[in-house]
Amino acid sequence: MATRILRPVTTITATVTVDDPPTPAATAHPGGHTPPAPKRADAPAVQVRGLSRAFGARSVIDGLDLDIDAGTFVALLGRSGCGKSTLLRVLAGLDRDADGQVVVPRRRAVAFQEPRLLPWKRVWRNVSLGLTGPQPRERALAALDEVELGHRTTAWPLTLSGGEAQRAALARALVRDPDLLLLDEPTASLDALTRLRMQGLIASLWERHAPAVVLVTHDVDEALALADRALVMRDGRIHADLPVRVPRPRDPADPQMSALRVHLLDLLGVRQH
Ligand SMILES: Nc1ncnc2c1ncn2[C@@H]1O[C@H](COP(=O)(O)OP(=O)(O)OP(=O)(O)O)[C@@H](O)[C@H]1O
Repeated sequence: MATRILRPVTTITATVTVDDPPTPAATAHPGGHTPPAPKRADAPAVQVRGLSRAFGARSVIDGLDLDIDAGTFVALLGRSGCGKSTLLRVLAGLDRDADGQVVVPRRRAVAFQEPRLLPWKRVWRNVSLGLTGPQPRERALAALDEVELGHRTTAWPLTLSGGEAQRAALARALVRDPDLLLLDEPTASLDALTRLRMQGLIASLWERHAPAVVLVTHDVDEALALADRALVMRDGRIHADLPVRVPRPRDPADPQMSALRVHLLDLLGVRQH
């Protein structure tokens, strides 16, 4: 394949070449639904080749390959410490000490388990922080509306509930109109009901805005409710890639979902009795 640099693409490591990413429309979608149309037809897929990352002598990512089509929702699972957040940080461009080839869309946004809001800035200012382009305030307010925080735009972050703060963090990611949305356990610290609400919100935002999503989660049910593919990381690589071919909205009681759950738990090394 001819090597060329694609404009909307960021290549994270300095020494690598950029190949043509797969055309989104050319790849059959694994889910039983029609995926949302990517916002930009030229939005590239994520391509990772031979990615390695070590901390001192300890190798955490070791020759990892990964492709994600535009608009695809991927859940990333694996045992604690297997390198999920490290991979997410590399994809986000927050860790530049990895080796290998990484191609990601230039427009990408991250939300972490802790919302990381600046306490001295009002909610809408947290969302608009660093925004370029016209009408940052209006765009921040619209994003806050979308995450159902229209009534808390001028609040101070410390007065928000955990779920509200998480939604503010999601608005901050969303307002950047990302082609790639990276979510690191965004529901892990929420109570069960708030978590379900947040999952519903993530699903509807994905359907409306159509970014590719990488969601790091320990929650098998969350992965199966939301994702087109459930990836299991082990030994520094993608050990398993499980397509979730169940139409949305998904019923956890659907026998297909139960079978996938057993399979995924098995891949994670959790035996059920
Ligand atoms: N900056 C760092 N310096 C040294 N070691 C690190 C650093 N960041 C991560 N590690 C180590 O790399 C390994 C992978 O960490 P990472 O946070 O990616 O795991 P994870 O799969 O996301 O774990 P968890 O599910 O518990 O959040 C861990 O052993 C961690 O201690």
